[in-house]
Amino acid sequence: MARGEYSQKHFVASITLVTLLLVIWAFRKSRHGRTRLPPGPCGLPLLGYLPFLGTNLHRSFAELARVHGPIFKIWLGSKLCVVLSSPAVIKEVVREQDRTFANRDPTVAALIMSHNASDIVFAPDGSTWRMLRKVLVHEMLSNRNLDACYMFRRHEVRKIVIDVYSKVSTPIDIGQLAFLTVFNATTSMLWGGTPEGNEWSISFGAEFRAAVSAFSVLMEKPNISDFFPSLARFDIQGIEKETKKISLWVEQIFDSLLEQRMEVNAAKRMNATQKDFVQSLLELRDQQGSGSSITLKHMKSLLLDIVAAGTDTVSAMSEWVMGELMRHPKVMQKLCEELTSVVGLNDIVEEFHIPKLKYLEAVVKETQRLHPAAPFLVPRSPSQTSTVGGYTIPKGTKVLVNVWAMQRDPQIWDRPLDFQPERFLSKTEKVDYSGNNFMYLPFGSGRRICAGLPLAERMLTYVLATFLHSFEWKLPFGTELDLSDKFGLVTKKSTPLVLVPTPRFSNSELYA
Ligand code: HEM
Repeated sequence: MARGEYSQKHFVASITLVTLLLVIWAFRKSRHGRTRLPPGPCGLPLLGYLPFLGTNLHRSFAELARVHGPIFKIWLGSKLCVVLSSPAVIKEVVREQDRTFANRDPTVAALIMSHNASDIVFAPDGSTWRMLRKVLVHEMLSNRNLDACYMFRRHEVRKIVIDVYSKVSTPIDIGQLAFLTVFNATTSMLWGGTPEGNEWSISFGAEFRAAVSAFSVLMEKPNISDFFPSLARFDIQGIEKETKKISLWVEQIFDSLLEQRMEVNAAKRMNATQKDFVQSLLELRDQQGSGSSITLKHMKSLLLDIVAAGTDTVSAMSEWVMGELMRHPKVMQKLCEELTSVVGLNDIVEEFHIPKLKYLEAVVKETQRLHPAAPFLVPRSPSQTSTVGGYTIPKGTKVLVNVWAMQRDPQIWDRPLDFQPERFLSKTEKVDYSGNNFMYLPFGSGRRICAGLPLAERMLTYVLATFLHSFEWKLPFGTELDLSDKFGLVTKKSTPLVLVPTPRFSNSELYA
């Protein structure tokens, strides 16, 4: 193509783009001109507040709330977002108008990975979401089922203890260790009952882990298509294309898993005492017969939800707890004393010990207050225009609940930046994860509250109790503790926590 012709085309394309953006802006202004939207910071025409955002959104939005109040609006491109950060306005959304605000606002990448929102996390409030949530909460994560698959979790956690024992006195990256433990325990519960042996499971697990990591990276990338939905068809950064590739990869992995398991079932080679989640799902589908509402596509979405929503969150929280314990040696000492008294130094931690570990429970709660894994929960979106705190929230707005800011608010919490697990041991005021106390919502609230809560609680405390009871952990000589964070779908430490373990048990058989 001649150079002049190229420049002309380039010029026409640029003019078209700018005109399109101006039309969107004018339309947006006229549409919202007469409604009483919440106050908020001024941005630039078209781009809104995007150029001023920075990277640590939970902190920037806490600052903006100090200026504009507990409910403020912010334009990110052509997307209207409303940020909530006080118990009163949050209660209006997640309790009083829970039904209206029960939809999500998935990004382009989330829509692709969730097969157009046919999973639990992103499906709109409706029959598919209800059916999937019921299967997960009442079938797969029922107390009975979680007890039944404890052996899968235990097996993986013990393997990690043995591995750490082989590395005593050397520095270990706690985030990686926790991720591997939680990932292996989770996938083992999902399909660990495979009779095809460990090797198949290991190579399958490694491939799946790579796919899930690639998926997390894409989910966290800011995407122009999300800020300017009218430009989504151009997929300017190629995120849509890339996500489709990963989605296909995950799909193929799951297809091979399910096909293999169906073959095993047809040949009746499955060991009934080792029923994993895949087996439970296939049996459920068979029981429902030809009119079954749960399809293979639903099963794949469910499996991906469990891994994607459950591994990064639990492992990031484990790392935060270990970090806070390093900063607070007295808390660490008290916790070790509790473990010694409840479990004993001649025994290993089992899940049945967990309900007795009250101080550990308080330490975990206090850590989730200061470092909630999902600082904005999972954004919600109203299915119709509504009013919150006296302001109009138009249908389709992205609603972010800044629990990070609320859980550190000095007007709500006494000495909020101090790490005081004791505040969760009060006999008079019990603060739990149920989402009924609107000043403390690390797992969300209302109908969209975390569907994996029972598993999250069990795994987090079991993994931490095991790490802390089996080893004494110290910072490597000469290093400093850094507890700064990095915003993301799951907010993690900005630098890895590296610690050196030494055995706590004198009986080496407890590490076998
Ligand atoms: C420490 C660990 C975890 C934390 C802090 C956490 C936190 C959350 C939060 C804040 C939400 C959004 C709630 C809302 O919008 O109100 C959520 C949703 C969800 N979580 Fe978790 N989660 C954890 C572990 C898990 C695990 C282990 C699973 C899997 C079994 C899981 C599955 C889900 C699902 C499926 C949803 C979507 C629920 C819905 O939209 O109906 N989570 N989680």
